[in-house]
Amino acid sequence: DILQQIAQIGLTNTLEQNLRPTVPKDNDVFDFIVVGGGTAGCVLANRLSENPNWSVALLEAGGTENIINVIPAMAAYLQVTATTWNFPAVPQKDSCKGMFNNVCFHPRGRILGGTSSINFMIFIRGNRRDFDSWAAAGNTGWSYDEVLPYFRKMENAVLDGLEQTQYRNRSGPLNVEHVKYRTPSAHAFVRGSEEAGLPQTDYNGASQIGVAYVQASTRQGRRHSAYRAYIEPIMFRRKNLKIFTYSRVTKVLIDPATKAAYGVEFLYRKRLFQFKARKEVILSAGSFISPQLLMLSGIGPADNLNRIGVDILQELPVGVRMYEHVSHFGPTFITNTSRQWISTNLVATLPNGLAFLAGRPDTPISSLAGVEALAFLKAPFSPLPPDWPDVELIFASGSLASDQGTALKPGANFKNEIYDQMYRQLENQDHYTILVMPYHPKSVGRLWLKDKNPLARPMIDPNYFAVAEDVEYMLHGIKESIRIAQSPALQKIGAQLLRAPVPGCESLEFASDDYWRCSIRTLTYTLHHQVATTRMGPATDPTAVVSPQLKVHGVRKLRVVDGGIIPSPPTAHTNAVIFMIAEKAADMIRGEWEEGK
Ligand SMILES: Cc1cc2nc3c(=O)[nH]c(=O)nc-3n(C[C@H](O)[C@H](O)[C@H](O)COP(=O)(O)OP(=O)(O)OC[C@H]3O[C@@H](n4cnc5c(N)ncnc54)[C@H](O)[C@@H]3O)c2cc1C
Repeated sequence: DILQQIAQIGLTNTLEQNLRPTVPKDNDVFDFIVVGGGTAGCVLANRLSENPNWSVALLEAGGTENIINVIPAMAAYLQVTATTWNFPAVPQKDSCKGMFNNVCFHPRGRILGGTSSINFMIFIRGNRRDFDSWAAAGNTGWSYDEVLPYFRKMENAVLDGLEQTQYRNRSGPLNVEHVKYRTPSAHAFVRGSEEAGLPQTDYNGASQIGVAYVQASTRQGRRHSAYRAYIEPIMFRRKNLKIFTYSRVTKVLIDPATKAAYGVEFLYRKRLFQFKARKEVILSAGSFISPQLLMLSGIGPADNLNRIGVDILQELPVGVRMYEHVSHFGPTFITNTSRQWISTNLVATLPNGLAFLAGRPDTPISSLAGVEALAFLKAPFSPLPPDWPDVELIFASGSLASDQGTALKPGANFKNEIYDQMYRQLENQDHYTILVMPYHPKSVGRLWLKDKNPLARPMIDPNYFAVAEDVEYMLHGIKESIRIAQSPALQKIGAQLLRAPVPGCESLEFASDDYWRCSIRTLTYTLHHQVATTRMGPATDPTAVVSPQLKVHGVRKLRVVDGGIIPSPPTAHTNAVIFMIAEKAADMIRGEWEEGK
């Protein structure tokens, strides 16, 4: 049994589970029950248990991190381990054509730290206008000026002087730093973007438009997840915080007469337990499983609940809307540098390993799996104001060939012919890839349940490019990355577009607009920022599931605090935004209960 456990959950977790497990007691009572120890759940567990008079239970379906989680260069491998949930989406008609069965994979962290323990650690907050538009839609309290204090509260920014502004902070739990190791092509990309007209910027400061070296949620070159930042420092210090790993919540218990949540049901070591909550149940199981738990508990759209045979307690549009930042994996450019890109063969050397273990933050092992710089662009045809970027370019010093097809390729479900015909030839060739990510897609996906088995995966239809305009923003980003590649700085390293036609697009003139449109629908690469499945909005908003206080409409003592509440895709990757949401939620909850409302 122990050998089997080691194989499945690793040595740290096996020891933890056998030597000092926190075994649940059936019908135990807590003030707050937080479901899901991910980005948001870790923040909430920490902040709520700061009040010594409150008892807090944090229930997490996975275990704790081990060494692989802290190594930034290994990020791509974390999508294919037991610490990850894999949610296959339904086959797509007009996208994901480069994936087996047209299915794009949707991984999530299944571990204390959640997706912050497996993500790419890119730290980006979003644009002032994102939050001002949330507030303008009736979400009182969520304007930029009102959320900025929480962005500041969460971070300890160590950014070569950039942090000395009113936007940044040096005393929060989560470390934010520049990556100390940079390839020559990353320097050339930043210089080349400047030559192409983009100013250097702190994209988490006053203005986003421009180019910048990536800011990372790492500390001294190691991943700094929500677990490391918010839980590890207090884990065994606060008697009022109990953390239950390998505990999978299956349902929220709600009194049908009062519509008040009073606990949860969960599985631990194949046995069903119940915990009761005196004050609140808070769902932080992420934008796929929080909606699933709501629906299993009778809160959701009538058509779906009727179909799966769950009694309706509160009809709400759970899962009816889902937005995502999907990107195009490319274009890829070959350079004339030699052995200076992020490839596992070059990174995983004994000297690098020893230096990393000795605490050095400046080896390629601390690279965010090749992500080194970001550029923020305006599309000329965009109706949005000039200071609100439309497209992000993500500079990565590598491609699917970085790990010889062993991690990114299976992680995203790419077909063999994509790898064989485009990337295999690059295994010993320096190159870089620009991932192009439009910020404000109009296509709307959906999440639903096909049955009421709590252990089944929810169904996900991302519905990418249902609105064809989304493709045009991507096309603009692709053309801009080709223009930037013509800059003197990138020409100095011989940047040249990889001329390997995308399988399925060979009949189109290479690099014509239609060729790229075909490529966009083939190399469809999700960046895993699914939002709005439990959308925030006032009671008058028919698309809203939770209120601006993140309380489930029509239900008492139940909140959702995670990425699912984000009403529309931010001008950011989602992790930092979710840290902020949880910090603000903790303050709202404390404000309400400490004032005895
Ligand atoms: C591969 C990948 C790369 C990414 N890269 C970046 C990046 O570089 N920068 C960035 O900003 N964002 C990135 N993101 C997105 C970002 O990390 C997530 O949006 C964010 O971490 C989600 O936070 P959350 O709190 O909503 O959910 P999660 O962090 O996913 O937390 C949910 C938690 O709930 C647990 N859980 C689920 N169901 C149950 C249940 N029934 N019972 C108990 N526990 C349960 C899960 O195991 C998990 O720990 C990436 C995402 C992925 C998948």
